Amino acid sequence: MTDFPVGTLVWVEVGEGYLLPGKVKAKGKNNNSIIEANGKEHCIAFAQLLQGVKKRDAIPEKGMEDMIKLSQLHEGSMLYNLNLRYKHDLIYTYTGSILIAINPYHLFDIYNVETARAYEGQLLGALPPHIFAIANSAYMHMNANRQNQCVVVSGESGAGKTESTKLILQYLAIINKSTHNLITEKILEATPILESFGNAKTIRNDNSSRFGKYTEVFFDKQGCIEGAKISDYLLEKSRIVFHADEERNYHVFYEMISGLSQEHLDKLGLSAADKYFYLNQGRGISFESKNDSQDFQRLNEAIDFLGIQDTEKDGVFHLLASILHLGNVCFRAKSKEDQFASFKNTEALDVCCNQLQITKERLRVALTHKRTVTRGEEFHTPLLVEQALDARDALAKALYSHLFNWLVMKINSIVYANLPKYSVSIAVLDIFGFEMFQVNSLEQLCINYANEQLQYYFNEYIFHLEQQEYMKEKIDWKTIEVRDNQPCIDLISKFPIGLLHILDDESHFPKSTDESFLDKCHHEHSQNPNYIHPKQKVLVFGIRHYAGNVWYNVEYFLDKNRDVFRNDFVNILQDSKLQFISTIFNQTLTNQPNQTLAGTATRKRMPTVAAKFTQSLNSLIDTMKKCHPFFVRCIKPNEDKSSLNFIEKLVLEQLRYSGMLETIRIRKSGYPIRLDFDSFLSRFHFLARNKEKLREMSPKVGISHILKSVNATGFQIGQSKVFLRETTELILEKTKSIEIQAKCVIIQKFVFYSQL
Ligand SMILES: Nc1ncnc2c1ncn2[C@@H]1O[C@H](COP(=O)(O)OP(=O)(O)OP(=O)(O)O)[C@@H](O)[C@H]1O
Repeated sequence: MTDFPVGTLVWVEVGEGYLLPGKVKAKGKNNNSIIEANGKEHCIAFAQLLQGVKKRDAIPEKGMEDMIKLSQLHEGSMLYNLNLRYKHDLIYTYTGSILIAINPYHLFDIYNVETARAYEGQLLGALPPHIFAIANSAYMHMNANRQNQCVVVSGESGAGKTESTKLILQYLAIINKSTHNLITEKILEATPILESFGNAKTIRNDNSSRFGKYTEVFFDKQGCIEGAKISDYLLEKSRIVFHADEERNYHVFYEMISGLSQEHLDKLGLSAADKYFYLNQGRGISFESKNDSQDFQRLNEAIDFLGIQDTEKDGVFHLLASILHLGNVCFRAKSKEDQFASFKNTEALDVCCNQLQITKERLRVALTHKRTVTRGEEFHTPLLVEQALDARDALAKALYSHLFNWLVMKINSIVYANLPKYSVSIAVLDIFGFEMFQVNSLEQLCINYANEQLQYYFNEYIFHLEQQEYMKEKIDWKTIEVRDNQPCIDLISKFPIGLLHILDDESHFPKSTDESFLDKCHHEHSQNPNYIHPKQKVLVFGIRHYAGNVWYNVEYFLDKNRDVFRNDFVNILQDSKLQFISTIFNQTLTNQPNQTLAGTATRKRMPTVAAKFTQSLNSLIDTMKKCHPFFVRCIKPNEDKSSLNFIEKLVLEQLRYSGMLETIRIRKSGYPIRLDFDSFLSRFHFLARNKEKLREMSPKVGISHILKSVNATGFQIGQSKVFLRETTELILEKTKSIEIQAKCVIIQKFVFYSQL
């Protein structure tokens, strides 16, 4: 990368044909220069790409709808185009069939039923870029090929993944072929329920999904929705007991307290939200953009609409209330001499036990003692105050995560019952984006590993498989290189010494510690180019991810990975007199697979967090590999959630790490549409200028004749397939529909005159 000294005068290209004089102001990150031009700061990319650039035709006033049409392709023109469109309230832009969606933080009236209907049946690119166009393409593709489709929605926290997912589901609900479909409404009503229980306010997003979600919507042969299935991934459990400043716990707690009647609150022993330790750590109980009381009514309606029984609903509120009371249970040392934990007060504990309908004495003992069984004999070892607090928090986390699992299972039992085998589906993946905090832990390692896998899936589909096919079909092609992230995936997960395998093994040795885990990682991977060994002796290791370098702090890695829910707690909850509580603790326990990371089932080994996550991620990727994918790249334009504010540097970072430039390059010069000779001929034969001669031509010559007849340019003919650019397919389809219309008019004329 060219490095300009501070003070150098440079030309800065901010878009095609737009050259501005600028001055290098300072050094930025990664040896980049910050250049000031026209009162704005730009990154080095603009300037370095400038050398030798001549003034060209300006791009249209509102930018290019599809970036592959940019005549000059580089980061500057890409960013300029997106910014230009964004300024004109155009938040969507294509890169071929990939949709870039820039969060407007402002609700435009572009998601109504009329707009949905306008996109129905249209080929991608026929109308301006829109999330509905992607949903429509998936629907058309599914119906035409009877093949499962999936839409991968990716982006950072707050980039707009959940909103895009909801819009896709809404679109499918509007255009699916059934006129009144109760199940469709139930699928849509599941969203506010999952948002209440799985979303929370974070610094980056007021409505951040704290779990990953894969929603499959199933369709029958007529294209009517007949059910759905939701799979959830890695709910953030730590939020139940801790949230940072200006953040909150899960919405449902605040909504319940705001929305329940006083009588009901009394029954649950609840008062104002700021009285509960688990709710008041973030200094902000309520905030402007959310009306908890209104959202509670919405949640209630959704629960009733789905047909969740009153006893179950009641059980849910008791469980939620029990968590809040549990959080207020405090401990102190018995005396100066005796540091073991005793209860500071017992009111909160009493109310908690009442809510759960469990025996107080048993919970008292369990919270302050560790139970061990040796040769059939039971021992209770007293806990220190810190350990008792940990036991309390572990119980709270287990209560909530069991409730969340039950909720997802319940929703699935309503919307995914008795589906016939021949259904095809459109799935939407809305999963946490790449995370890089000041302190990163096991959760971030799992999340970033998932993102590595998804990036690999994207690269595989967009680059590798496509280019392999070009080679096989021997078309004229110069390979486009893309950074291969397989080595990073191997570092994290390859058997037997991937980091997660080392963690899994260590988690099963009682004597292992976080330090011994880290030592093994250093020992095995110090020479790995993707692994960063810290210079000082600290409890961290680093990974060079495709999206940047991340340092992971291994403190508590083993505990977090073991995630042991003590048997004595389980037994107490299974014995609850409240049937809802006893049922969910019996149910979820029997549902746990005994799985290790190596994939072997064992009786003794309890599944660890890493093992369960890796297993569900692998099965997700396997499912997705069988689908035809669409990609939506959500971009966060600024950090302060302000409407229509486009910070170039922030956008550029996201475009860079998601490989958008390479993507545009391959979409621009590549041929994403592939049809075998027969399919092409049967679809477009009547576009041939000379239809009589077409029959005598070989398939290859015939196809070439048809393409020349419509003056198409972006195509290549391989050994057995025709390769088309998306624009070429559009030209063919448009010409076809004009021809059909013209033929219809002739037929109508003929019928009309023959009746005279
Ligand atoms: N298309 C859109 N139109 C208007 N506002 C939007 C749109 N997409 C997102 N937003 C706004 O941005 C906020 C954050 O979006 P969203 O919750 O979808 O982000 P996310 O990528 O799912 O984040 P997280 O990973 O934290 O869940 C929304 O609450 C909404 O205010």
